[in-house]
Amino acid sequence: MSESKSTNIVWHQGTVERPQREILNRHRGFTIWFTGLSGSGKSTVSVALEERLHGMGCRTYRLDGDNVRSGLNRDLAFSPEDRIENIRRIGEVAKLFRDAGVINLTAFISPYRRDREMARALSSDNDFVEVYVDAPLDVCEQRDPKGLYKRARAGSIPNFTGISAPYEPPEEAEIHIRTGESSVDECVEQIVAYLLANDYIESGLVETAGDG
Ligand SMILES: Nc1ncnc2c1ncn2[C@@H]1O[C@H](COP(=O)(O)OS(=O)(=O)O)[C@@H](OP(=O)(O)O)[C@H]1O
Ligand SMILES: Nc1ncnc2c1ncn2[C@@H]1O[C@H](COP(=O)(O)OP(=O)(O)O)[C@@H](O)[C@H]1O
Repeated sequence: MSESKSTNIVWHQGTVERPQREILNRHRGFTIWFTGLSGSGKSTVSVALEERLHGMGCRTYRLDGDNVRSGLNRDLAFSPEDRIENIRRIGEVAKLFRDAGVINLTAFISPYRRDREMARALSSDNDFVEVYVDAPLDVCEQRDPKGLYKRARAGSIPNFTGISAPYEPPEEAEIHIRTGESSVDECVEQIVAYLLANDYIESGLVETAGDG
């Protein structure tokens, strides 16, 4: 599935490349990869984090499972093979956004460790930050923001993650947020603190924007 069918292709180099874009953007391009059960809070936290980063003067773009599956990945369902292909494509799209010098936030269940590692392997050492959005299944099920758990329990949604399909939690995610214990704001601040402490972003972009 992930094997290339294209042959005789030659990479065409541009004159404006990632370093030039990053200078213009005044920050690096990198990926913040959220993973977690349905209802764990991937979309909620990624939206709030994007707003926070945007307010700090960062160029951002959010890729969300439900949204991408209504367009680019509309041909994919939830079999293991389709989930693998889903994450493979998102890994490649995230790579394009890094090349564009943009901070991209991906919010996919991405249940398989191997697929997340594959997405990470497309990045250089430090431009992939995995965030484990951790909430116990019973908390997610109680939240059930879209009523999907109820339908999955009733048997009308097959292969539902956590119920009838597996989720493999990260073993070494850069960031571990517990949305059953911390508020959305606290989760966002935990991530921002990590990004600042590890030089992914710097404070003061907004204050200095337009200088020089
Ligand atoms: N069978 C099954 N299992 C899990 N989720 C399901 C399923 N069917 C539909 N949905 C809805 O699809 C969203 C998950 O899509 P993803 O692309 O993130 O899934 S995956 O990474 O390929 O596993 C998921 O969104 P989130 O609740 O935001 O995680 C659901 O809204
Ligand atoms: N600390 C928290 N972080 C994220 N979501 C939370 C938190 N506390 C409660 N919630 C609620 O949990 C639900 C998470 O849903 P959603 O963000 O769609 O999850 P996912 O994208 O992982 O499926 C929302 O209704 C949100 O308001």
